[in-house]
Amino acid sequence: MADSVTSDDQKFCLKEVLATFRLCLSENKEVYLEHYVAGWRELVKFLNTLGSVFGFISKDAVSKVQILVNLLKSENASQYKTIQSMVKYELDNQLVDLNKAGSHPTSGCRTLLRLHRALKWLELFLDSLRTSTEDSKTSVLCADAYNASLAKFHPWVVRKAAGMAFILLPGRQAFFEIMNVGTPEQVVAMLGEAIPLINEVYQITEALYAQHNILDLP
Ligand SMILES: CCCCCCCC/C=C\CCCCCCCC(=O)N[C@@H](COP(=O)(O)O)[C@H](O)/C=C/CCCCCCCCCCCCC
Repeated sequence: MADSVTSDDQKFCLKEVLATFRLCLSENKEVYLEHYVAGWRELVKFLNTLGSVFGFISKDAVSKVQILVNLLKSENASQYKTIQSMVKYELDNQLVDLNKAGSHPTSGCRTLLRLHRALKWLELFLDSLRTSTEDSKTSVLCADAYNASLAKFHPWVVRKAAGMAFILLPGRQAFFEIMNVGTPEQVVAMLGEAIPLINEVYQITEALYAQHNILDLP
């Protein structure tokens, strides 16, 4: 794994996203943090192709990914092998602010929760792209997915800024080209493979956080 989130500048490829989410799940359905983070690093590459209007989103995603990368490289790295081991380790050792922001603003649990919420947006957005038609507007698909997921966790000012950025998204055809997979049919087929994997990772994480009552970490 590269040291910095922004250090590798290869072209985005949807196939890589598929590969990383495929690697995320262990045989007993634990989620490997290293591959989860790798999936987000790949997605950030896509975001970075969209220009400076999306810079505030990319910056936030990069900083959260970097927090997790640092934990994966820390002296306690072995505790961060899976999301399950991370949750157990941080909760057992009181390393998470549970009710109000305090001395652990960069805990793995809190940081991953923000990306986890964004993963639902991604799943909804990719699914709407998969079933979209040539005249579908990516800005509308993206806004609908955002409003049905992440928006409820964001204050008005963030929702407003996100809504304005969505208007500047490239069209569907440009989107499919950036995915770097091939024909639209091939993109749709690959999305059809990626979405169930993303959904499975999301559901496992959601159930884990619900079980520990940490779905609302400040
Ligand atoms: C397969 C190719 C097609 C899709 C590729 C999409 C690539 C997207 C890559 C990254 C998505 C952005 C992830 C954003 C994480 C946001 C986490 C978050 O909710 N952070 C907020 C709360 O954090 P704390 O303050 O509690 O630490 C933070 O306030 C947010 C700030 C930035 C605004 C986030 C807006 C998110 C909009 C959804 C993503 C839109 C991307 C559009 C590109 C297609």
